[in-house]
Amino acid sequence: MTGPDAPDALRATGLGFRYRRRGGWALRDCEFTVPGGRVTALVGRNGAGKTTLLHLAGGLLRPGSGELRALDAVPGTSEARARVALLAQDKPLYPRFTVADTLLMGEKLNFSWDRTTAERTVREGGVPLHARVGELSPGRRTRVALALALGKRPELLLLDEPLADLDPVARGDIMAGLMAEAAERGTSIVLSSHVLPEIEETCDWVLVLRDGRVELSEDAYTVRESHAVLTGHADQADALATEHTVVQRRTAGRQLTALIRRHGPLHGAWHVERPRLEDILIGYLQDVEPRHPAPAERTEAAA
Ligand SMILES: Nc1ncnc2c1ncn2[C@@H]1O[C@H](COP(=O)(O)OP(=O)(O)OP(=O)(O)O)[C@@H](O)[C@H]1O
Repeated sequence: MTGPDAPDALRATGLGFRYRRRGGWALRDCEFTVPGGRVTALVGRNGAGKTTLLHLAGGLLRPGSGELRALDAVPGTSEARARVALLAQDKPLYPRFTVADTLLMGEKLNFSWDRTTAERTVREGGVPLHARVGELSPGRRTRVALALALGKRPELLLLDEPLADLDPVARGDIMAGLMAEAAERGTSIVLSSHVLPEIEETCDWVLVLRDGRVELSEDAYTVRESHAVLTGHADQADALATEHTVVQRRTAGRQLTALIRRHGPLHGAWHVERPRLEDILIGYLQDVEPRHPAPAERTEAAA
């Protein structure tokens, strides 16, 4: 379902999770909403918490604190399981099953199984139906796992770095297929990926995690429009930081280059360029001293 009545794909309030009772927090105080019908890029450095979040959304883990809803349902309940599909990074499949057996299992386990879509997904990758899953290359196993996820006809598809072991042609084909799925059926897709150029072309929402906290959850167009790269004399740095959020900055001699989030008109003598989404995301992922003010505080203050 799309449109104003569509449920949010994901909604988190005060969400936290740690793997061991006394261990560190893999996710902490996460507050965000991903609207329904979006293709969302889930971005963060290694260990930022992407897999943990997807496992919580897919019902494989339960929150340690706060709440997470997937399509308004509690992940892991039968209601959520019927509507949400997770393609996990380790793609658990039965190695002794043939591809055909695997798809048949999908059909038996899912009420609204779409055999045509499932078979097309494997056929387009040249995966033989009679081959044993354990003998397939990792990329072809990914195809089979994706076929299982798509055959379920999910309203929300969670993909944990799904394309990492696919060749470039297969990556392009699969991304195009996912985009078509999202456009035709309004399927919400949340896709964790380190391949930022791909995200630029395909995703219309970005969710950025950093050390288990949410840095950004926003429409990709708004993110692009609200950021700028400035180059100018470094003595303007302090004034700049009082008016805008400085996401990242670099000084070479007396010249300052800064990626900022704008909060109004720009004052000062700056050369202004519009960054690519990829560059903005890298800016948020890189290690910096705390931003003043932090993006979330700034957004709240502006509201
Ligand atoms: N099974 C586990 N037991 C204990 N700690 C874990 C476990 N899985 C993940 N963690 C920790 O939780 C934090 C978040 O890990 P997570 O795998 O969610 O990050 P990620 O963003 O998916 O990383 P990557 O990009 O490397 O896949 C990390 O500090 C990680 O070490």
